[in-house]
Amino acid sequence: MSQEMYFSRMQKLLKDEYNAYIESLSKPLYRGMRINLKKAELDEFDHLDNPSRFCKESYYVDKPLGNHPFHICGCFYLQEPSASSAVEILDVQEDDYVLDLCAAPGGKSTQIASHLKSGYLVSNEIDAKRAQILLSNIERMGVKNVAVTNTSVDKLAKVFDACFDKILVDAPCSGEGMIKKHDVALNNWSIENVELCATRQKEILEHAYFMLKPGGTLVYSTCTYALEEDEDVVLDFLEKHEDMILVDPEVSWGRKGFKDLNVRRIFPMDGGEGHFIAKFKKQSDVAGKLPVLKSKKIDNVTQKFLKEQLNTLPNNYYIDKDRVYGMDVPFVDFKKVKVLRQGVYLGDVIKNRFEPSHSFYMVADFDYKRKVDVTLEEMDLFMHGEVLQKECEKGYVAVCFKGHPFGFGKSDGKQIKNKIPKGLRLLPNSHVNID
Ligand SMILES: C[S@@+](CC[C@H](N)C(=O)[O-])C[C@H]1O[C@@H](n2cnc3c(N)ncnc32)[C@H](O)[C@@H]1O
Repeated sequence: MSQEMYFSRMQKLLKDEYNAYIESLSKPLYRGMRINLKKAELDEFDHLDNPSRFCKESYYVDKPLGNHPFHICGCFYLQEPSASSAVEILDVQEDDYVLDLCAAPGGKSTQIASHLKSGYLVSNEIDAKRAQILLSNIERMGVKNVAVTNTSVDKLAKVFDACFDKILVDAPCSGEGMIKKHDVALNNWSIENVELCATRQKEILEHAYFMLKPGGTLVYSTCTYALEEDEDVVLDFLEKHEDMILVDPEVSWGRKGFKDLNVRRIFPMDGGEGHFIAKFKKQSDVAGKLPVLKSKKIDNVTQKFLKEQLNTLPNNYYIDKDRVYGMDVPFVDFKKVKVLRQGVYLGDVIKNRFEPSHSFYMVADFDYKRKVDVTLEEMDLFMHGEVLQKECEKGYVAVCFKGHPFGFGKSDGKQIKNKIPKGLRLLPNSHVNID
């Protein structure tokens, strides 16, 4: 009954194009990858010949690439091409302070981070399990100036009053664009759920509004086609806030929205599984102030280690018991908000020595002094936890494939002891695969 209702709504929405939509459901899924420009250059991927129209570093791919060495190194993220459209429209500048409110598993957050230099990202996810996945993707992609939080949007809004330049609300939705990928999306479809999602989306947007700076940009996106969750949410938001204006997304792909709104829609007929994107600007003039913490002083042991390992050290530190975190911008005071990680977890001071973490060796813009390059076969061995028989300078060393670190080890000069965390190693029957 619900399924019938879904299809009859789509027919009403798409009219002449309904048959094309139905045909698209039996075609293969659009798969994609987005290159992490912080870690890799476009020309390192010369075998990619099918660029997506939604963002210049996004490509269509036709096979699973999770065990590709560059994926393990964090040089690309597997992302359905149309999912890269929202951040393209957000138009992140390198010094922006950005809040991604519904961030797991991290496709859009890692895309935002790839545009930042002196800026900062708060990447939030309400669901605890999903927040851990988000954190591991943030670390693999090597994001430095970031906080990963695990809380509800109302709790964030209690701390941050009008202080973000850009906010992304990639809202939880009824997922009509996921119907082809997951049967469950169609089986679970109901009008009640569409309405429930719309109510939740409006609530999230209210909190986002509060946290946005004057002059700031808010992008609202979903992967559903329902008017109730897309255009209607936009109209409701504009009605509630006279100081918010809808701005031109300034892109040529996809299509305009319904109800004469200058938003962007992508249907499968437009080259992606489906997205809806609206861009707003805030015109009021009362700015808030981001609460920041004073940088902590690191001890001599940490200082010595960091100087031995890096050409440029982070500017700011935060210390929690023996654990040391670093980043270039000041640490933010999250008060009672649950923070999974802020800055890079550099390592721990243990009995007067510094024990680095895996994430220390994954940072996109750390310039490591001690690196060793390994072959594909050696990478496979190392990813299975093996010791590498390889000569290199004694001490901790970043282990790299084609110059890109994917972990670290401790060398005695002749062999490199494996320091890849057990949870990140490959299972015995899974292998690094370049094809
Ligand atoms: C569409 S997904 C986000 C995808 C993500 N932006 C990406 O690009 O990888 C929506 C997320 O919102 C989260 N969510 C669910 N309910 C929420 C709520 N009430 N407030 C905020 N986020 C919520 C979900 O757990 C989910 O991870």
